[in-house]
Amino acid sequence: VINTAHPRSKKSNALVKYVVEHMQKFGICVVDKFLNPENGDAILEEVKALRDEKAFHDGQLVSDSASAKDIRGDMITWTDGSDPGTKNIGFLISRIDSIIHQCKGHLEGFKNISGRTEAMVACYPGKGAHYVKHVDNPNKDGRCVTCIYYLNKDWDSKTMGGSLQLYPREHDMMASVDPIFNRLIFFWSDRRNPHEVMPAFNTRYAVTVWYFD
Ligand SMILES: O=C(O)CNC(=O)c1n[nH]c2ccccc2c1=O
Ligand SMILES: [Fe+2]
Repeated sequence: VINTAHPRSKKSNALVKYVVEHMQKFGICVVDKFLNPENGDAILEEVKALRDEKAFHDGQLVSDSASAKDIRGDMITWTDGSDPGTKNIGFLISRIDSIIHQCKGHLEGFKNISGRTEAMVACYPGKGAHYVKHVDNPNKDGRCVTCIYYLNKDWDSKTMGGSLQLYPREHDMMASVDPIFNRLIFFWSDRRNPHEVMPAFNTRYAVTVWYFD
């Protein structure tokens, strides 16, 4: 994980404390207004441009048992944020790296973090696109933390669906997280956190990074 040089602001120390506490208590942590809105806007523009450039692979085919038609699920593309058209995504990655790096000293689950994937940019194209209940890392593939940054302005899950439903194994609760603009969520990637993406009826963008331990 790259150490950033930017000064440790008071705000960022409070944020690190918040993340550590929530990950310790719930294994899930939601951070709102993660970046300045302008940064979020710039990232959203880059993601839309990637879609226009047809950088996304066709979503996985999810046959809908109820009807004959198949539903295309998530469409994805990967980036390390270094290409010219993805530098704001690169900025997002560096800011998440910085939080993870600062958490390393404080959190059992984070202390062995040794690296991460590139960023996976996902688009659920609406029309009921969803992701069935799953565990990101069921068989110890090295991924320990899932970080998802959402880009969806004015998202209303009552009419658009698309919420992330988490079913934490060790807590008797279900968390329903709306994929709203500038929201970041962390959760342990292993069997502690089965989760699903409910059918989305509007275009739904997210950027995910997984950290390895
Ligand atoms: O977008 C969300 O709120 C949650 N999203 C997920 O859990 C999720 N999990 N694993 C994947 C693997 C490949 C492609 C997309 C995904 C994916 O959206
Ligand atoms: Fe997942």
